[in-house]
Amino acid sequence: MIKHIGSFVAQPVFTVAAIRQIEKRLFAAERDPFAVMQRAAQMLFKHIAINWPDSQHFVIVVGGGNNGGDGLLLARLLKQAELNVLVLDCATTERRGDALKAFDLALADGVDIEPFDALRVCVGSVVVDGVLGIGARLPLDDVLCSVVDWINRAKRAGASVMAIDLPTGVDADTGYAQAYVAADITLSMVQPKIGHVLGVGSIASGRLVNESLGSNALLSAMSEEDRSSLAVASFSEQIDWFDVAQLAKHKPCPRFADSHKGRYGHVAVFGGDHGYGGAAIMASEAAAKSGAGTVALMTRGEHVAASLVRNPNVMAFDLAHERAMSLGIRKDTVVVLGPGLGREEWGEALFHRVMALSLPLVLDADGLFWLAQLSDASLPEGSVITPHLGEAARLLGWRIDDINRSPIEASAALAKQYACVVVLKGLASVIANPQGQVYIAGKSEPVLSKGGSGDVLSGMLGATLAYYKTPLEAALMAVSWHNYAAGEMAGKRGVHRAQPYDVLEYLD
Ligand SMILES: NC(=O)C1=CN([C@@H]2O[C@H](COP(=O)(O)OP(=O)(O)OC[C@H]3O[C@@H](n4cnc5c(N)ncnc54)[C@H](OP(=O)(O)O)[C@@H]3O)[C@@H](O)[C@H]2O)[C@@H](O)CC1
Ligand SMILES: Nc1ncnc2c1ncn2[C@@H]1O[C@H](COP(=O)(O)OP(=O)(O)O)[C@@H](O)[C@H]1O
Ligand SMILES: [K+]
Repeated sequence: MIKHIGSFVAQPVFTVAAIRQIEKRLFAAERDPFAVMQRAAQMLFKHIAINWPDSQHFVIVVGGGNNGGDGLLLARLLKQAELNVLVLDCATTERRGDALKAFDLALADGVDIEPFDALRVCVGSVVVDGVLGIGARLPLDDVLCSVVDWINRAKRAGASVMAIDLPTGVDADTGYAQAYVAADITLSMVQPKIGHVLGVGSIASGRLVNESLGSNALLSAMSEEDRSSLAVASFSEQIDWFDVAQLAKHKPCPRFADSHKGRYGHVAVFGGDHGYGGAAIMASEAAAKSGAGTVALMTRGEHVAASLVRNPNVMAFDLAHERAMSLGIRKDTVVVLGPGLGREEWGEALFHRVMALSLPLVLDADGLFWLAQLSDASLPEGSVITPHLGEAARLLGWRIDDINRSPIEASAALAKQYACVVVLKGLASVIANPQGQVYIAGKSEPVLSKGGSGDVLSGMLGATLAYYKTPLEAALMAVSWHNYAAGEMAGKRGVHRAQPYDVLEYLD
């Protein structure tokens, strides 16, 4: 499916259910399953030595499960290296199995283990979160909330925080979190989880490092059929994370030396009711600067001059003009419908008029408002919709919080409902198609939290859709480039001064 851009920038992320299955196989392959936890501790020790070679004082906060077990074995290694280590124990249930074995070993080695006390002053320059990993039941109760708060306070007071496997409080399957540890580094065990790269989890994890503990070899030795039996999710065989940092090597719409403008397609942006001309102008500018061959802005007459002054390369048509449609539309047109469309009669009429053209659509903003009013809508083949959480909630009839808690299910449901590719926008965005393929792309870029960022994305997506023709690929490219360019822009111009359309200066 990913034909043009190569799949090497995508890597699978897993659900807890899938990790548990890998775990079983990993244990079966070992003579002593406890060796896996010991390896985990060695990896933690290694990454501590790499990141904090001069630190002498460590506090390891542990829970009663295997996440705490990893922490206790790490404490033992730190003690053996003659470093100062204190374990704060917040387990509320009796330890069993490997976690108990780890506790006994740490105790036998003279590791200082004391009950967690929220009033205690942190004595470590590095705090390790070994409270909960993939076995967490959420939401956290008050006691665990105070543990999380204690770790975050230690960080604010200057300590560095390393999370074992997953920051405590983050839902491993969705990245959803209420109270959570904000880690500087997370050392993921076995394979990366969805919660590391999606939602609040993508921020809470800090810098993500994975240690496979032998599972890479195990996964690559598995047959295709066997791998798909891992049941990553009921609706999808594999969920991939798209590393936008790799994208610098791939332009959004690469150009060929022997090409002409017709190769890169035509984008027509419809929108810009009274007061909202900027949204449509930004979208058309974004389509042009992302590499579309030709771009037409189809809008109210009052916005035409503004667009021509700003972007003379974009044709601008007054929709009140009777020949506007025939002049602005070609047979290979990709339509961007929604930026500044408005919720008045003008927008409604335009929505229906454009839908009737049956051209591949990028449907965004108020285009999605009008779509939600239809009881039975089918979109032209090759279309993409780009809802944010609120728009997705309206389209599905879910609450916003439900979308937030289940972003992958929500995007998959929308992809089925409208038989199109969906971009559920967020800190990281979820891209899904009706065949059950799911990608996560992007990372937190607060510079994008400004009105107009979505309009720019929809224009970029118009250009990539005209170029690639395959909507999934087009969506991946546009979302990733939007996010990547935002990172570059924030670094060079600062998060306050930079405006949504400035992103377009960082596409090359
Ligand atoms: N996968 C692998 O191959 C490898 C995994 N490894 C490591 O194991 C970790 C998974 O370990 P895990 O399964 O023991 O789960 P974990 O996250 O420690 O939590 C379970 C414990 O916490 C408790 N508990 C849960 N929620 C709670 C709450 N809200 N409030 C209070 N208590 C709560 C729960 O209590 P219970 O349910 O028994 O009442 C139980 O005691 C994984 O993240 C990684 O670090 C590595 O060793 C290497 C190989
Ligand atoms: N903090 C953030 N981190 C990463 N991306 C963000 C952030 N805030 C917003 N975005 C992105 O910016 C865009 C905002 O879209 P939208 O909410 O439709 O904005 P608007 O309607 O104002 O144009 C989306 O692509 C979203 O993923
Ligand atoms: K943890």
